[in-house]
Amino acid sequence: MTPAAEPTLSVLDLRISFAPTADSAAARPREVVHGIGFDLHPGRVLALVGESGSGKSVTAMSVLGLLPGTARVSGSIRLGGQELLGIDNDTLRKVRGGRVGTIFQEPMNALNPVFTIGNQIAEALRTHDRSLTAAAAGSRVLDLLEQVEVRDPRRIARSYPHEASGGQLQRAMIAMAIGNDPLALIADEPTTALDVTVQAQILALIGELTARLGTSVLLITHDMGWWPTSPMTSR
Ligand SMILES: Nc1ncnc2c1ncn2[C@@H]1O[C@H](COP(=O)(O)OP(=O)(O)OP(=O)(O)O)[C@@H](O)[C@H]1O
Repeated sequence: MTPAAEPTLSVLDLRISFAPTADSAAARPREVVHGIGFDLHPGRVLALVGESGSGKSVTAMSVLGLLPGTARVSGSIRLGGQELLGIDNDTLRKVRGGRVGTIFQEPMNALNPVFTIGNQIAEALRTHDRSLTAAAAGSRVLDLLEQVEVRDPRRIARSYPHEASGGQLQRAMIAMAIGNDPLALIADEPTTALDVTVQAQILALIGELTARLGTSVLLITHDMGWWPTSPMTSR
């Protein structure tokens, strides 16, 4: 497969270190990511594989601008040609959930228990497009739930998180993640909390959506078991 000319996300010489905390014995910052680089291309999945503690999640958090104040980040993170390192918080908020969608390990933790799933997807859409009417958001929610192949989109949209299965919740999170037509998706261990059979379905869905929507995906996993033989991984 020929890679597209322009990467959607380009990470270059990324270094992340944490300042010592008051109760730590260390006197100097501890570097946990040592100059990594990669490019994400449209319609492709890039798997970031490594053992626990190797810095996968902090790499993802740095792209999202979600590292704590004790973190020092250097290098370059370009999304759609725009440098993200050093940009202001308002711009970063627009990037999160807008130009970059996220899928995390525990869909239950990412959703609010007191709102329906449909409401929460609609809210994510309206956060990034204030001109969207409630009716338009509602029909887009159903369309998104269809795209992620939930069996009864209307019922799931009306359900509260505790009324849905883990697999349905993760599909709803993927619907939310693709809702604003992101350039890139970051999926941090998206199947760890799911049953084995559902894990394969969710990975297949992410692969299928990537190809169909032309988005690019950074898939973070410590599970070397399915990589690199999985047909969905490009690299
Ligand atoms: N807020 C923080 N303050 C200080 N050190 C941190 C912080 N967050 C992460 N680290 C350290 O950074 C290193 C990388 O952590 P990270 O969570 O990115 O690993 P990981 O590869 O995602 O692991 P896992 O597969 O277990 O999730 C670890 O040594 C961790 O202790």
